[in-house]
Amino acid sequence: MVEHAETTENTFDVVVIGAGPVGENVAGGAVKGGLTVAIVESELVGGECSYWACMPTKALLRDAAALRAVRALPGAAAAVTGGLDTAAVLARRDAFASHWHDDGQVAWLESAGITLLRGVGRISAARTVQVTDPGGNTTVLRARHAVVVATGSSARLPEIPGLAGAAPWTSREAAAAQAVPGRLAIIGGGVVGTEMATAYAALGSRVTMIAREGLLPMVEPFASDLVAGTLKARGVTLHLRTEPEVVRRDENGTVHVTLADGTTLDADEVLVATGRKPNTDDLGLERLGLIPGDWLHVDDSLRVDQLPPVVDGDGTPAENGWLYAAGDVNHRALLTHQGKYQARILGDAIAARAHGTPLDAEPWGRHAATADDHAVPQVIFTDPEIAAVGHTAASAVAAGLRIRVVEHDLGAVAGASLHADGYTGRASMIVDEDRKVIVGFTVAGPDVAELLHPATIAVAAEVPIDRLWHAVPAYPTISEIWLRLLETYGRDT
Ligand SMILES: Cc1cc2nc3c(=O)[nH]c(=O)nc-3n(C[C@H](O)[C@H](O)[C@H](O)COP(=O)(O)OP(=O)(O)OC[C@H]3O[C@@H](n4cnc5c(N)ncnc54)[C@H](O)[C@@H]3O)c2cc1C
Ligand SMILES: NC(=O)c1ccc[n+]([C@@H]2O[C@H](COP(=O)([O-])OP(=O)(O)OC[C@H]3O[C@@H](n4cnc5c(N)ncnc54)[C@H](O)[C@@H]3O)[C@@H](O)[C@H]2O)c1
Repeated sequence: MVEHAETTENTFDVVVIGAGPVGENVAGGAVKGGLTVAIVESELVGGECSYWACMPTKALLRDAAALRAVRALPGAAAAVTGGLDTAAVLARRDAFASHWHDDGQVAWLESAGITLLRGVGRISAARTVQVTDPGGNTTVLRARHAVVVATGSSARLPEIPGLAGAAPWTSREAAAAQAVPGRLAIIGGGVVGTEMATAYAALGSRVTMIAREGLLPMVEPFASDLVAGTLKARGVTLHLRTEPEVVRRDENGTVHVTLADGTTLDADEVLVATGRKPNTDDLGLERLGLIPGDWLHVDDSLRVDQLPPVVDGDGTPAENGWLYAAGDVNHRALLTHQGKYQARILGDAIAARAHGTPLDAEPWGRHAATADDHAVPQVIFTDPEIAAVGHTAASAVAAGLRIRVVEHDLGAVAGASLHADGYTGRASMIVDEDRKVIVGFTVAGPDVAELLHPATIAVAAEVPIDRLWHAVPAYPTISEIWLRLLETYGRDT
């Protein structure tokens, strides 16, 4: 029981719940729009991305990638006399996670004029958020214009008998581990599973993956095949199109996994990388007639569009649209850069509504997150890297588009062969044949991450194929893949 608990009340234009990358950007945008903002955070300001996701995982992967790059050049390889220094890799990772302290991000909030409240935020009524701090004191925040939910997502644990009791790793433990397990079993072959298999195999773990739908089912098959080939070559054991039936950790600490196909395997740690769930369990959604634990569905201005006609029994009409959701929690695209894009649009939309300025909410307008539906870029930092934007061939067909798919060998491009001996990679371009624009691009190969943005520009700007012939890639760069893809596509005669 908490003694001397106090309740205070404050009013702001905007209240943001969750100070991950998305909440921070919403708050920053709203302040720039002339609004007062309070932000509520229950853990670390900076969220999953800074401490347990993007930054530390990419730090775990980077040294091995640099070493591979050097080893692909005979002269440079001669200078490499040892393997990875695991302690140095982990120490650099620690630095990129700011040693799990958020002082730097808190200082930024202060400098931007944003009020931080530490504690758990719950919506207690329309436009009202109750914050409970670790001491049990509560603060009631009232929002004149908007409450923004930016509470992100957490690892989803599948209901496999014995799994919860086996002290499994989630992406958090994999990102923050202070030692490399001798044997690591990974359940799930998505982005987290494949990136962490790549990282831990390079750091010396004997890795086994169990992937129900195969590896990276959402990318072009040529890209996932290249990653599967490299993982196998690095000694990773792949159990594809099967799943664990039972998991058990014995008294010696060894984890035993029994698969549906009867195989059994042992490991020192088991990482569960089977997708995410929204952080909406304990947010007070039931008070709004919404379902706790569900993703929050939003319109293109990021406003929650499922509020029933009347909320919280006080008669406040939902039409006044005070509730927004951005980032992972709305399930549009579980990526930091895309959540921050939503944050910029949402911040502008709230400011416009607050100032009575008409919204530019048509597709591709200032207040519409249209790119979420057409031009989401992603880099998967496996070996090889996969960089993709927009549709795959499969998703374009499923969307009813009449497409032509053009593929080309990336290793055959002069810049790629210069970049590394034995450079292996592939690229594809998806052309909407009715509009003659590119609607998707995927490239897989070493160091292709920085190739992605021209493709994102082409897809978002809907650059006509005819005009792309005038965008000349410099020689000899890997970007000449663009020319090869255009040549393969051909010109109308
Ligand atoms: C292992 C891993 C690697 C990833 N790598 C990449 C990558 O390389 N590139 C990329 O673009 N994306 C990557 N992602 C995805 C990326 O981490 C997320 O898309 C991003 O963190 C979403 O940001 P967010 O602000 O919506 O949520 P979060 O980062 O989850 O932040 C939400 C914040 O809200 C707080 N919060 C939750 N509930 C409450 C409450 N009731 N009251 C107060 N505070 C609350 C949380 O403590 C948290 O700080 C990765 C994800 C994982 C798991
Ligand atoms: N580089 C990046 O951009 C990056 C890196 C990591 C994560 N992320 C983001 O984080 C999100 C979560 O990643 P994730 O890998 O956890 O999810 P995911 O949805 O990408 O993959 C989960 C995989 O686990 C499999 N699976 C589910 N249940 C299973 C079971 N019981 N047994 C075996 N396999 C099972 C699914 O078939 C699926 O392929 C992604 O949406 C991604 O956008 C991005």
